[in-house]
Amino acid sequence: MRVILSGGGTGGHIYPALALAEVIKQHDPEAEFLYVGSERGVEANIVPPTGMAFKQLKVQGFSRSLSLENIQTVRLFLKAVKQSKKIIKAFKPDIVVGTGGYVAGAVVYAAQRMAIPTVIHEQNSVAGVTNKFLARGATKIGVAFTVAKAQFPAGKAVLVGNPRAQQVAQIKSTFSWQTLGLRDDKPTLLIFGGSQGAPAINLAVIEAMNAFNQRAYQVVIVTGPKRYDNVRRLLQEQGIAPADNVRILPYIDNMPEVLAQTAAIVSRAGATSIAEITALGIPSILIPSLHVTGDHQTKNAQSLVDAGAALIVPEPALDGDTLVAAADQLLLDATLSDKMAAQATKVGMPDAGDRLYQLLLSAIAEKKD
Ligand SMILES: CC(=O)N[C@H]1[C@@H](OP(=O)(O)OP(=O)(O)OC[C@H]2O[C@@H](n3ccc(=O)[nH]c3=O)[C@H](O)[C@@H]2O)O[C@H](CO)[C@@H](O)[C@@H]1O
Repeated sequence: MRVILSGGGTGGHIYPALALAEVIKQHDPEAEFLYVGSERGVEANIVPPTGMAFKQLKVQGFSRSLSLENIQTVRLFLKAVKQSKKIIKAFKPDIVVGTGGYVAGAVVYAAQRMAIPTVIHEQNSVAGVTNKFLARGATKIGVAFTVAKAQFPAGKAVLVGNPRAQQVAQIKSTFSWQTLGLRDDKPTLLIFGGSQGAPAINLAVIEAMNAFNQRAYQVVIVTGPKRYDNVRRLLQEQGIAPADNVRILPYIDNMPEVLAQTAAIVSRAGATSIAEITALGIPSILIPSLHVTGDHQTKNAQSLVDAGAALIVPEPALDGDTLVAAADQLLLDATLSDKMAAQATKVGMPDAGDRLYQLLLSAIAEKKD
């Protein structure tokens, strides 16, 4: 199978595409891949280290206020579609898969114009702009939340979950916290704000640092690559240093390995993070971002809360005290965390990659008919 994958901008769109590639390779070791990403997105850091062929297009999102910028956006989009057509012609894919982000808009649209089968994957409970635009021309649509189905043309959307869930569930982790100078015999709380980090979570972490320093459990805080220096500086200004049980990192490259050894999570409610949390049955406290389309993070998180699999702390209620209280609940109340873990496992879809792969096969077969 020859597959073009496209998804960009943030980790939540990119990791599912890479996880799908892994599953395809398990079924079809001869499969060949080309990843088409944007110039600006973090895919430029994430995809090349995997060894997958990678091409970049220049695209940008629509701005709500500056109309001149939007003319440029359309110009770039049309140019990216033209470039995509050339890329598709040269690579001759059996299928083109879009996992969200502006770049996927151009690549998948080009494939649709060329009558190549296309599958789009919607990670969130509220469909993103790009996927809504591509839905009419898509051969099949894979969704990770049942509620998303109704937002797409009737009969096209299938519940498959998020392929990243299968990747994290399958991994045989050999990760040791000792690589970070921590211990493996203590439970570890992982705090991160999605793939980019979240200023609100980072500020609460700084307020909570003195309390975390005194806890019997370990705390690993991921600030986001662009926010690390600022967190370090603010801590230094306040004369607070992390104790032996606390580590602060800009980013974790090997998240599937690390998650397998994580006792509890505090994070944003990005869809891919949620898929990982539920695939592994990790108790979590979710702090949905208020700055996303259709408030989709709150909706993503709500499905877990409804199942008793996670708790929400709304961002306006987040500070050092509420963060420590939440962390203590997860790490010190074994009855609660065991129940959350069990419920999270029930919601998880660790076969999501296989399901999406089957959807690809049916899209290819449908186009041949
Ligand atoms: C602000 C914003 O627009 N966020 C969106 C974005 O989030 P974002 O890109 O943050 O995506 P998610 O939270 O869904 O996923 C983050 C991914 O990055 C990985 N990770 C994170 C930190 C780290 O140090 N290392 C690492 O590898 C996680 O394991 C996970 O695989 O895409 C998601 C999926 O469409 C959406 O649900 C989010 O609303």
